[in-house]
Amino acid sequence: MELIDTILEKKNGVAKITINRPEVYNAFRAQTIKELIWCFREAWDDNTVGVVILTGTGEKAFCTGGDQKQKDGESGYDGKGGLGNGIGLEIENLHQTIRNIPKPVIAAVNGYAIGGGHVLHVVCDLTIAADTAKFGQSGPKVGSFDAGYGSAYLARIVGEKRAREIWYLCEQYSADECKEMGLVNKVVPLHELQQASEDWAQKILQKSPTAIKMLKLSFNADSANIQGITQLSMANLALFYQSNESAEGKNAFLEKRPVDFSTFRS
Ligand SMILES: CC(C)(COP(=O)(O)OP(=O)(O)OC[C@H]1O[C@@H](n2cnc3c(N)ncnc32)[C@H](O)[C@@H]1OP(=O)(O)O)[C@@H](O)C(=O)NCCC(=O)NCCSC(=O)c1cc(O)c2ccccc2c1O
Repeated sequence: MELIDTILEKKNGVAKITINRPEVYNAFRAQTIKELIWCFREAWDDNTVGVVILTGTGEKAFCTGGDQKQKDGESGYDGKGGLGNGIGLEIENLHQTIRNIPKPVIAAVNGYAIGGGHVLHVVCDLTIAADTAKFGQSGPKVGSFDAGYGSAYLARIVGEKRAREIWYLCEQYSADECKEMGLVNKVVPLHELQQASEDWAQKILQKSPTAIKMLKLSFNADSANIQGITQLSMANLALFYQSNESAEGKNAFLEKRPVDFSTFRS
């Protein structure tokens, strides 16, 4: 596959996957998600690879979620439905691939991890963050939601009250605050991030790959029911993206104006 939005590098047992759209703070479109799934499968298929690192290009952002400039009111994102369950993005497939690949995935968060970009680090096995990184959900601000792994699995990590706070208030949290919540494993200066992630990958590579694989599958089994919740959530999201309410969130972001959801209360 020709990679346009992502970079895949393999070295010393580690596959490093980089989201490479810095002009939109590494927001993803349908093409990006297709490439990410392909990259993870490449890493899965390659017996020389034992650990995957997921990161973003530049110093500003890890990933800021769905590309709001490529979202239209009728079909969600630019993929025109299909495998994206109507939202035009195979995001559900990507989350499942990150969970199912039997090798640890480390998110190296180099800046903003917002919206669908935040959910990406949530579904990774481990998160190492730059001290400059900022984390948060923004769906309710821009007319979107992730009622699957992004909420139910997040609640398992940080607890119900915190998860509700993160989603209902849509505030941003520092790397240190996230470490305090158990949402981030380690915080390092930005210039040490890639090395710190590589160091952890090398430590994992010294361990029994079968033991690591069984542990990952076991951790996953306990939260596997969330996959069903995700399917339900994505089907609902496809319908929500056709609404004026969702369009108001997206348009306010693109027009750089305050959002007004007041007429949609029910
Ligand atoms: C991340 C920010 C808080 C940064 O703010 P800052 O002021 O520092 O920078 P700018 O706002 O000026 O951004 C710089 C530049 O990047 C463009 N950009 C940033 N993010 C996006 C984006 N997501 N899409 C498109 N473009 C983006 C921005 O427009 C600027 O370019 P200019 O050319 O205009 O100068 C701030 O940028 C921010 O809040 N970004 C939006 C974050 C967001 O709301 N993301 C989408 C949430 S919804 C989502 O991600 C989502 C996706 C899914 O696929 C889902 C699937 C299933 C369920 C749920 C999903 C979901 O919730």
